[in-house]
Amino acid sequence: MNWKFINSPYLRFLKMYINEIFLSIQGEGLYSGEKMVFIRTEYCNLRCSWCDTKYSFYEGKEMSIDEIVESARNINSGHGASWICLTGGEPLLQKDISVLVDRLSEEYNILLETSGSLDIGRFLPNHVKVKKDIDFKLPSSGMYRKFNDKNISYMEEGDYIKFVVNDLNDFNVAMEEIEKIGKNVKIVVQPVYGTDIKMLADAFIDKAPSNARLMLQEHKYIYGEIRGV
Ligand SMILES: C[S@@+](CC[C@H](N)C(=O)[O-])C[C@H]1O[C@@H](n2cnc3c(N)ncnc32)[C@H](O)[C@@H]1O
Ligand SMILES: Nc1nc2[nH]cc(C(=O)O)c2c(=O)[nH]1
Ligand code: SF4
Ligand SMILES: [Mg+2]
Repeated sequence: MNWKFINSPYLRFLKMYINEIFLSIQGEGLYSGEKMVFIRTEYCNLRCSWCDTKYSFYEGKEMSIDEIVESARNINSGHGASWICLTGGEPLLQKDISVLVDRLSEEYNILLETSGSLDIGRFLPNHVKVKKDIDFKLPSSGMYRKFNDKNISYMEEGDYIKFVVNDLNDFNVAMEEIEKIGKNVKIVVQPVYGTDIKMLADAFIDKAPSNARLMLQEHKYIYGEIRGV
């Protein structure tokens, strides 16, 4: 996207479906603790059994790219967050996501949360502008084997793969998949909220490789299981 276009009046006419926009502390993954504006898109192509944002499947409103940028700016006014987290639902399903990324990357660092099921290079050709949190869905999600292997080839410094684990079977499958992926990729193992974290911590100490870290969903320990935080 060239500079003239991303600053053009046409951004008023490009629409996306947005579920919610809010300011919070990143609670997941390698950028945990960073103050971020979250932009959550509507729709998802998967249906993970334990998904904590099922409300994003159907609830949303149409907003132009100008309105999204303006809304993020207003929410962040006086707070100085330097990051935007694009999440959902599945952000890659929005047809103009690359235009939004071009526009936001003029002002912010961007973290993309994606399910790993869609070809990132195809849906977001300008993905080099974002840090990527790419999920690898495990058996308990009901979405196992949806991972698109091409996504590994798009990974760069600062990107990571996240395995959300609900039980020991998920954990063991994760260990096998991590071994296949190799040592050069950063890995986050994240327990499903409410599951037995001590058991998973013991298993992690026992078996996890050095490129993996176990991380909890911080925002739920701060605020509980409510939306928009
Ligand atoms: C709601 S999803 C949205 C982005 C994208 N659809 C994905 O799955 O990565 C954001 C992150 O929350 C994780 N997640 C969803 N429900 C969870 C739960 N109950 N416990 C732990 N992590 C969860 C997902 O696995 C994903 O890493
Ligand atoms: N604080 C906070 N951190 C998050 N990291 C990933 C989130 C998500 O729902 O994608 C999320 C969220 O909803 N809130
Ligand atoms: S892919 Fe993400 S948003 Fe979609 S159902 Fe799974 S966790 Fe929820
Ligand atoms: Mg993700």
